[in-house]
Amino acid sequence: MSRVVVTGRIPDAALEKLRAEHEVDAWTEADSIGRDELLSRVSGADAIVSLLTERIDPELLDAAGPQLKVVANVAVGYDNIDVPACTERDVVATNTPGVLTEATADIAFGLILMSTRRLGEGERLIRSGQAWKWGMFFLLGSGLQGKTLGIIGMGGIGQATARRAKAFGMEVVYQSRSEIDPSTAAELGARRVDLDELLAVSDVVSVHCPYGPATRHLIGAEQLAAMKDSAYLINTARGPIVDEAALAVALRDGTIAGAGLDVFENEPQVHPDLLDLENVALVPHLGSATIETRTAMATLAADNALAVLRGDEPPTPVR
Ligand SMILES: O=CC(=O)O
Repeated sequence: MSRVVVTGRIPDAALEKLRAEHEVDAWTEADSIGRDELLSRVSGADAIVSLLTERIDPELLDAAGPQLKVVANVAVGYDNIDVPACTERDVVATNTPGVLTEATADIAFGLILMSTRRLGEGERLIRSGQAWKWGMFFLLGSGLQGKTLGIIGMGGIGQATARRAKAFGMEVVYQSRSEIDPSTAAELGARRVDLDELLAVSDVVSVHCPYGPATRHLIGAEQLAAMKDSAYLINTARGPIVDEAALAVALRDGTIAGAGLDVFENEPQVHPDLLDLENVALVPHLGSATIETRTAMATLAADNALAVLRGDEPPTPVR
């Protein structure tokens, strides 16, 4: 029996899988685990099942000890994990790709609709108790049919968002490190372009790339200025990919028409200037937040941890 530390609340189905084979020490409070508590709990762990809110760095890996074999993140993004530090210590890091693709694309598309059709503004207006009535020019937004969606990062979530865009009658262009499978590109009618072209031609730009040093502030003042003034920016990937202060200025000055954000640069803080703007839809990191998806993510993370503890190749290691 090995010792598995789970750093936050996860669905029972996954906990039960872990408990069937190992001794499990799971943090079960609604509030996230404090750093000091985490550092003391991981001591002696053979496996850590981590949430994206926990920083897995050299300090934590050393606090765990040399017997640690695996860090199984319950997230597709793993910017909270220092992967080279894991590799140096022979610790396998894993993530949960695939199982949250559709749920996250749904939220990306939800934000596209919220921002282009001004749904948040409408909701706030009704709840404010102010008088309103239907009018020819009341809360007019921007339609999607025939418009162009520019996808930055055409992995699984980018492709699933493109599929939704196609159903809404949109054209799709994308920027990605690699060309996607030609049959998928043909099915989506998606054209690969460079970032400059994508920013210039898109009516909606949606960010789906991983976060790391190469993508920090990939979208800043210069890129926002390169977008159409009628365009919208959507981010469901990671907050720091977008320079939030520059975005607030661009939204206030009319450099772009609007934005929809599920992730923030200093989560859970939101840049105060964004809170005062009507033309940005703000939701609290809900990309994968469905019962089905969170259960699938936690179960996949448990399978990853169990596989490594058995001496097998885990289903979804980070490469
Ligand atoms: O943000 C959520 C994830 O990376 O899974």
